[in-house]
Amino acid sequence: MHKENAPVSDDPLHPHPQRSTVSSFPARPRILVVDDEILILEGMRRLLAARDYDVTTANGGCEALIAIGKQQFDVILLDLGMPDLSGAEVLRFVADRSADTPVIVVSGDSTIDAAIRALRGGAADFVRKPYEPEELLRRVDNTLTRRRLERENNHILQRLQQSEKWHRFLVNSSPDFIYTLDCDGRFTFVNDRVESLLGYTREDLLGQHYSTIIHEEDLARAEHVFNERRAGDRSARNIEIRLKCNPGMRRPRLMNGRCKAVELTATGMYDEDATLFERRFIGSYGVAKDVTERKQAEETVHYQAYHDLLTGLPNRALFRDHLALMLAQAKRSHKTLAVLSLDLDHFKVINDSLGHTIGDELLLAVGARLRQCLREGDTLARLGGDEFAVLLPTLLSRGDVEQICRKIIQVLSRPVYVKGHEIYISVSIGACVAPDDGEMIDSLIRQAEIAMYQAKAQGRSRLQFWEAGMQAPYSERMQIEADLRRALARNEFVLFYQPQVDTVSGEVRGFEALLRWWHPQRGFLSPAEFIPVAEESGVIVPIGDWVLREASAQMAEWRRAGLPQVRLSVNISARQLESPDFVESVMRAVQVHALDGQQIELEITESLLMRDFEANAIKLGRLSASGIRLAIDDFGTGYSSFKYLSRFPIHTLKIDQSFIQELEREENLSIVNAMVAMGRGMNLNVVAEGVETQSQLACLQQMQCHEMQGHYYSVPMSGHDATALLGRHTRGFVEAAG
Ligand SMILES: Nc1nc2c(ncn2[C@@H]2O[C@@H]3COP(=O)(O)O[C@H]4[C@@H](O)[C@H](n5cnc6c(=O)[nH]c(N)nc65)O[C@@H]4COP(=O)(O)O[C@H]3[C@H]2O)c(=O)[nH]1
Repeated sequence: MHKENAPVSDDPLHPHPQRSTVSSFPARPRILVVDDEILILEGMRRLLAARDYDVTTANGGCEALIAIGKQQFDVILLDLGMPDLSGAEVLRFVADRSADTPVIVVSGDSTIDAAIRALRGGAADFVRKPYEPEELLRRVDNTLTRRRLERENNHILQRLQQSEKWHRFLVNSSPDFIYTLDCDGRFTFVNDRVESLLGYTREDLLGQHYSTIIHEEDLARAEHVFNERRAGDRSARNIEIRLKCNPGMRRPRLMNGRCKAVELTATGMYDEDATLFERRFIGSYGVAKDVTERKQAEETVHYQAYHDLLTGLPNRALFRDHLALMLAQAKRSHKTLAVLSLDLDHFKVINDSLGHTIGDELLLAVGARLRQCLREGDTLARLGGDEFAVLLPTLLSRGDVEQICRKIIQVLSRPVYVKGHEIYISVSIGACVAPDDGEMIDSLIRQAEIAMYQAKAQGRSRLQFWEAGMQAPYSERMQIEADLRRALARNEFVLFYQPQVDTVSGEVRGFEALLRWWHPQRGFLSPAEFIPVAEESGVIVPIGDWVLREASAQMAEWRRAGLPQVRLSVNISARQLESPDFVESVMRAVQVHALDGQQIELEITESLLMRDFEANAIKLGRLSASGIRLAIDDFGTGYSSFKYLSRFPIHTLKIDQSFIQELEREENLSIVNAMVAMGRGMNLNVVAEGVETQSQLACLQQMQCHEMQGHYYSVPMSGHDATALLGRHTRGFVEAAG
């Protein structure tokens, strides 16, 4: 019998092409008839040919071997007793050579032994001679049918094996972990992926309960999925679960962590043989997709979306979330909470001058110090740049806020040491309280910020509670700040020049450079509309540099044009003066155009000079040593004592226009008189600012103040007009001089 199955290809993806096609019988079955007796041979040939079989005859054993060697037959009818080569030998040859060709022995030996021998020798059937033609034909038909069925069975089996091998290959090379469980939840199959995923071998897991590999915190959820009894669309899909890696794995590095996040899809398995009504549950199978990397990426994205990457503190989004949560809680428990907005004073100057690395370190140190001042449940966030926010979720009174802010201000007033620099920093804090000041998240944050700007405007390093009415300037301020940052690059600034005139000769002694901004939408803006914002945001430092360079370039142009050498006064802002390379930037502007230092006068307000007395004295001393002049602007408004002022290398006093414009008031008259006298006594040049009328002029002249600036002579004019004024042969305002 032909039981042996055809071998299956080892490579399931490249099966042998012949094996995958169904071999079928030819249209006419081919039959070989072997007998040494010609008459019998011919008789059988006729009989079979009449049935439309394709018959070949072999007269004896040797001829039979030749015929078998030439072609494949579907049935061989074989006589046993042949003189040249016995039927038994032919049978053996057939068995060796073409194993699946059935042989029907047709023999005159009618003993049972002969039949048994033939069948043992591999014959498919045995027919005695003389045969009944119908009987012989029936046997041939039966043999052919049996052979066809066997071949078909073999083919099906072969395909099944193939298919199973393919599926095994697919399951084992799947990037997903695939398993089956029995009814008790024990693994009956796990694919190869389990090894690279969790560090377990198949043997480790087979027979183990699924809970062996489930993260403790996910056991409840896992129980639901791993005990899935539903099948089809209703079964559990994409359930996220953490699987534990083998703690004793051989190559832990491959695992990248102790747990793997997977998405699990599971289905109940039922006994296929049972009837539809009484299906027997036999376990479940599932597919677990490794989503660890995706989870990690999601966590990173989530972290980045909610945290400030420099300090690791919550960012605005997370701060808003916390605030929303705490507001709801506070509402429920009728409690009060506070939102603080904190901004470091002069941080931008430090960042610009010492560099971003030191700026970053400073922010880290500030974050750590702020944290020390807060309690566990408080939220500290960095909203951007040097802006922090604090949420104090439970408060008894505004006094609590004051106390915490006092602590913050005090802690931040201690110097911070970064890479060999001793940095002094202070903080301005704005606060608002919910529900008193409102209960809307964004409004509360904005109100605290508005109050913080107010705190800055009031002199920094202080706390300011939000008050109704603080709103308006804020949004405009934000817009101006954004536009200002672009204005320099877009060349939107221009300098105007207001002459300072010697009233005796009428000659122009100098000009004050006054900044103007051609705003693309708002048009011409005066300094009052943007200098405070520029100052606050630090943009004034590069802008101030530009003013110095532009003013110096104008001076150089006048010199080249052969115009009289006059003085040019430039306003200096607080941030500029505080900037560590202030002295160098002034020198650079002067030196680039080879100007005489005497031609440049820096206007610094009285109050600014007094703010950081010692440091300013050093800087201005250095500038004065190279000839640069110093003017005290808005003199009279700062109430500073002459004793201190005398420590600075001052050349000019500019009497503030507020005194001049109300000169008719008795008290102003005496103050201005005293200031002019003091200035002259100290041998200083005294300039009255904001002179508008003939009477003011006359009054000032009487006081021996002979240099004036104001609308009486001229409003600030363009560089072109200033050049024209200088070029007049009268050199200014001789006709107007009184
Ligand atoms: N009512 C009246 N006003 C007169 C008269 N004469 C002059 N003024 C105005 O008085 C201001 C004098 O400048 P300031 O006291 O230095 O005050 C300046 C100065 O503190 C600041 N500023 C202007 N340019 C710059 C700059 O380049 N850098 C810095 N940091 N500040 C600047 O802006 C302030 C305002 O500048 P401006 O609007 O140009 O206003 C100028 C000028 O136009 C007058 O007779 N009557």
